[in-house]
Amino acid sequence: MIVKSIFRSGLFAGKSAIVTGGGSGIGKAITSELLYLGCNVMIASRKLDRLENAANELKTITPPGDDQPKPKIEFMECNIKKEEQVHSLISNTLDKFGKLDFLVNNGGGQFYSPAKDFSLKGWNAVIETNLTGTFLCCQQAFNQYMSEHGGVIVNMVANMWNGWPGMSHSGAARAGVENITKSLAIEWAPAGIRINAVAPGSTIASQSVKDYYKFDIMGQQIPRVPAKRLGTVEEVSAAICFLLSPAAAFISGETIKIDGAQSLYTTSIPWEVSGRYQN
Ligand SMILES: CCCCCCCCC/C=C/C(=O)SCCNC(=O)CCNC(=O)[C@H](O)C(C)(C)COP(=O)(O)OP(=O)(O)OC[C@H]1O[C@@H](n2cnc3c(N)ncnc32)[C@H](O)[C@@H]1OP(=O)(O)O
Ligand SMILES: NC(=O)C1=CN([C@@H]2O[C@H](COP(=O)(O)OP(=O)(O)OC[C@H]3O[C@@H](n4cnc5c(N)ncnc54)[C@H](OP(=O)(O)O)[C@@H]3O)[C@@H](O)[C@H]2O)C=CC1
Repeated sequence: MIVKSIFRSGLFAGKSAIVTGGGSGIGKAITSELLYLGCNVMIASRKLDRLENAANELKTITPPGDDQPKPKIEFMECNIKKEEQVHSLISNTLDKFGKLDFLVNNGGGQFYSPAKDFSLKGWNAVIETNLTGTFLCCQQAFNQYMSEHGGVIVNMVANMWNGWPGMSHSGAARAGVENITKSLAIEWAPAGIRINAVAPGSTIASQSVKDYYKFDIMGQQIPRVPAKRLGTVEEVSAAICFLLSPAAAFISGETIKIDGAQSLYTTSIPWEVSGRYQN
């Protein structure tokens, strides 16, 4: 993996980060950029083999320059839905790196379904993954370390600003994450913590999206994006590194959209609503 970053080499030297879902897609791009900037990174998610492969690939990344210390990458299994596993994620990271400066809550996902067809189990799985999981990571990071030392958190949301038909469980969860981002920005400001979110459009052509959404969901969206192109995982990573950096020192409780103005221009689905309810 070749890392390109517009940020100064060594910007995050000696810092420590957790990236949930750091073994794939956007999370892997964030992890690689953080390593390039000198930050030690713990990646965590459900699939250990995916994490191990990513860690083996990314461990060769070194900040340019002879005087830069080589950052470390560690990985561990953690289902963010499970409080005890999140507790272990934070405590193990502190054992490995001695500190936790940054938390990137990137882990998440959903499945497409008309609302009428959700089982309660399916609804709960998506709420627990995206909303509860993100909250648990924030809470454990605060309680175990950041309450005493400060830190920076970035949460992941999505283009759900006008609803998210077909993904209404995820839209509700992400809207919840946007709101706790604001609440915690206020509650935790006295502890020296900043917390923000990023909202990629449904246009980031990560490998998972290509694998999971079998139809050409990405290609169909290009005419609906004013920038007339898809976004990249690196463009999401750059926005997250900006929010983590001192350049964003007075930004908290904010959500940055990364969507080429898609959400201002059109809806979050690439098809028309039919005249009559059929499905
Ligand atoms: C509008 C679009 C335009 C726009 C489309 C453009 C999309 C791009 C924008 C977004 C991109 C991304 O988010 S990229 C990331 C994409 N990748 C993903 O989302 C990964 C796919 N999903 C998952 O990993 C998971 O299923 C996830 C949803 C997170 C929940 O995981 P869990 O392990 O907690 O739960 P599971 O055991 O898998 O499933 C629990 C229950 O959920 C339900 N369930 C799970 N998968 C299901 C499925 N495919 N269809 C129906 N129901 C399902 C079942 O009831 C399951 O119970 P049982 O029946 O008993 O099993
Ligand atoms: N690509 C896009 O266009 C958009 C993506 N997003 C969001 O950005 C994030 C990254 O997406 P992307 O890189 O595209 O897709 P990926 O599927 O590659 O990333 C999702 C990551 O989340 C991890 N994850 C899922 N559930 C859990 C869980 N319960 N506990 C811990 N980790 C979990 C997965 O790892 P594992 O399977 O090993 O657990 C995976 O690494 C997701 O939250 C996604 O919903 C939002 C808007 C648009």
